[in-house]
Amino acid sequence: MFDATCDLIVIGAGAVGENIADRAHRGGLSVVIVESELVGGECSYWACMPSKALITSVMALDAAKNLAGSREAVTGELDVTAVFTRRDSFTSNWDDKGQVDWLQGAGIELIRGYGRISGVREVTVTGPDGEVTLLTARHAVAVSNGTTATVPDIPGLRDAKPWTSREATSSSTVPASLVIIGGGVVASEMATAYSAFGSHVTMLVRSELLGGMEPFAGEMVAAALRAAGVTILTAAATRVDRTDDGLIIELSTGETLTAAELLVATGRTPATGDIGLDVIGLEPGRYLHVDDTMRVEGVEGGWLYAVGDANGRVLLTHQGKYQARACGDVIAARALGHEVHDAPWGKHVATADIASVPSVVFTQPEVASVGLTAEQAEAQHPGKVKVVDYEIGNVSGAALRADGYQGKARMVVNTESEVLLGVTFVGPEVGEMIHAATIAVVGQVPLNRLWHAVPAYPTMNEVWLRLLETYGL
Ligand SMILES: Cc1cc2nc3c(=O)[nH]c(=O)nc-3n(C[C@H](O)[C@H](O)[C@H](O)COP(=O)(O)OP(=O)(O)OC[C@H]3O[C@@H](n4cnc5c(N)ncnc54)[C@H](O)[C@@H]3O)c2cc1C
Ligand SMILES: NC(=O)c1ccc[n+]([C@@H]2O[C@H](COP(=O)([O-])OP(=O)(O)OC[C@H]3O[C@@H](n4cnc5c(N)ncnc54)[C@H](O)[C@@H]3O)[C@@H](O)[C@H]2O)c1
Repeated sequence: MFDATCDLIVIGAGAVGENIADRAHRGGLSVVIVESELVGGECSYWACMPSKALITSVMALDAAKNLAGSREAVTGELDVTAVFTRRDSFTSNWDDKGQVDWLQGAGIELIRGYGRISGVREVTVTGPDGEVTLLTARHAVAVSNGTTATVPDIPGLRDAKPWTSREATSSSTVPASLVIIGGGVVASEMATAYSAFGSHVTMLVRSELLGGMEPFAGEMVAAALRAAGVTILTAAATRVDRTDDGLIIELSTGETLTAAELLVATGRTPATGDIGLDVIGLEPGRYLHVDDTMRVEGVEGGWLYAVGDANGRVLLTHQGKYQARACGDVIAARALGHEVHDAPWGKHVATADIASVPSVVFTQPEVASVGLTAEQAEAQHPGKVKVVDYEIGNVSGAALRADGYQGKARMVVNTESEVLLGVTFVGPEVGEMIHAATIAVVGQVPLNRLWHAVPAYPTMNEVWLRLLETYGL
C-alpha cells in the first residue's frame, strides 16, 4: 500500500473537481485528485460537450433553411456521419490525455482509481489493477463525484439494457426508431438531435415538457418537436422487453410500442452510494447537504466539502464550477488562516445558486432562462410581481435572423424594488442573450437604470427595450 499526505484530497476529477483542485492549489495548498474514469468527467465525454456537438449542426442547418437565399443553397441532407465525427473530436475520442496534461501543468497530483472515505480526512483509493493507496489530508476532503443516470424501477427495464444519456451522446449509429422515457432537458435535447438524424422518435412524458421552467417554454419546444415528426405521448412505460427485433414497451394506456432503441432520461442519482459515507455517520446514496461555502453539514471538524452535482444544489456544469471556485478558495483561506468572506455574495459563497441560476436548453427553439419563473416569483413575493411578455419575432434583429422568427420573452419584475427576478427567452439563438439577463438579475439593476442600457440596432437584444416599454417605462 502506498501512503501519501497532502493538504486537500478531491474525489472526482470532473469539471468541478478540476476547478476545486486548481483554486486550492493556487491558494497555496498541495492537492491530490482521485478519478475512477476519465479526467474531465461526465460533461466532457458524455454530457454537455458531446450533446451540444450533436445539436449544433442541426441548428446551423435550420438557420440556413429559415432564410430565403440561404435556403436555396441547402440541397442535401444532414451528413450524420460527419456530425458524429465532429462530436468525437470534442470528446478527444474519449481520451483524457489533454486534461491529464493540464492537471500536471497546474501542479495537481492525479491518482487513478475509486476513492472511498475511510476515516477522518482519510481516503482509500482502489486503483484499476486493485492496488490500494491510502491518502490523508491535513485540511480537507472535497467530494465532487457527480451523479449517474437514474433508471426507474419499471419491470424489465434494467434487463433490457436501455440507453442512458451516456449511450445517446456517444452513439455513432442512428436507431431507426427511438422511444425516450422522460420530458426533461436530456429527453428534449436528444429528441431534437435524433429526430433530425432521421430516427422516428416517441417521447413518453408524465406531463408538459421541461417542467419547472415557464410553461410556454415546454409548450413551444413540444410544438417544434411535433412539427419535426416527434410523437409525444402522455403515458408511462409499465413493462419493457428487449428481443432480437428491438424493444417492446407496454404503456399505462394499454398500448404497446416497438422501437429499435430506448433512451431513459429520467433524472440523475447522486454517486454517493459507495464512497464510505457510512464510515463518518452520513447516509450513503443521498445528495450531500452543504452550507453556502460547500461544507457538508453535520460533519465534526468541518473537514468535508461537497461540490457540483454531488451536493444536488444545481445540476449544471457552470454552477458546479462556480461552487468549485468558492470552495477551493475557502478551503485554502481556512487552512492558511486567511479571512473568510462568507456573507451573501462574498467570494467564498455560492449565493447565485439560490438567487440567479442561468441555463440554456439546446433544443430548437432554444430555451434560455435565469432566476425565478412567474410562478416561483409569486410564491416568494406574493402580490409584488409583474410579468411582462413580448414576441421576440417583432424585433427587427430577430426578423432579420430568420424569416418568420418565432420566439417569446418574459421578464418577471419585483414591483416593490423594481428589479428583475427572472427572465426567460424561447426562440432560435436566444442562448447567447441570457448573460445580459444574468447580469441584470445578479446586479439587481433597477429598471430605470436598465432603461439606459441601450441595445444595439438591429440585434435581437432590442427585445430588452420592448420589454421595458411594455412594463411602462
Ligand atoms: C446529457 C447531459 C447533457 C448535459 N448538458 C449540460 C449543459 O449543456 N450545460 C450544463 O451546464 N450542464 C449540462 N449537464 C449537466 C452536467 O453534465 C453536470 O452538471 C456536470 O457534469 C457535473 O459536474 P461534476 O464535476 O459535479 O460531476 P461529473 O461530471 O459527473 O464528474 C464526476 C467525476 O467523478 C468521478 N468519480 C465518481 N465517483 C468516484 C470515486 N468514488 N472515486 C473517484 N472518482 C469518482 C467520475 O468518474 C467523474 O469523472 C448535462 C448532463 C447530461 C446528463
Ligand atoms: N442544456 C443543459 O444545461 C442540460 C442538458 C441536459 C441535462 N442537463 C442537466 O442534467 C440534469 C438531468 O437531466 P434529465 O433530463 O435527466 O432530468 P430532468 O430532471 O430535467 O428531467 C427528468 C424527466 O424525467 C421525468 N421522470 C422522472 N422520473 C420518471 C419516471 N419514473 N418515469 C417517467 N418519467 C420520469 C420527469 O418528469 C422529467 O420530465 C438536469 O437537471 C439538468 O440540470 C442540463
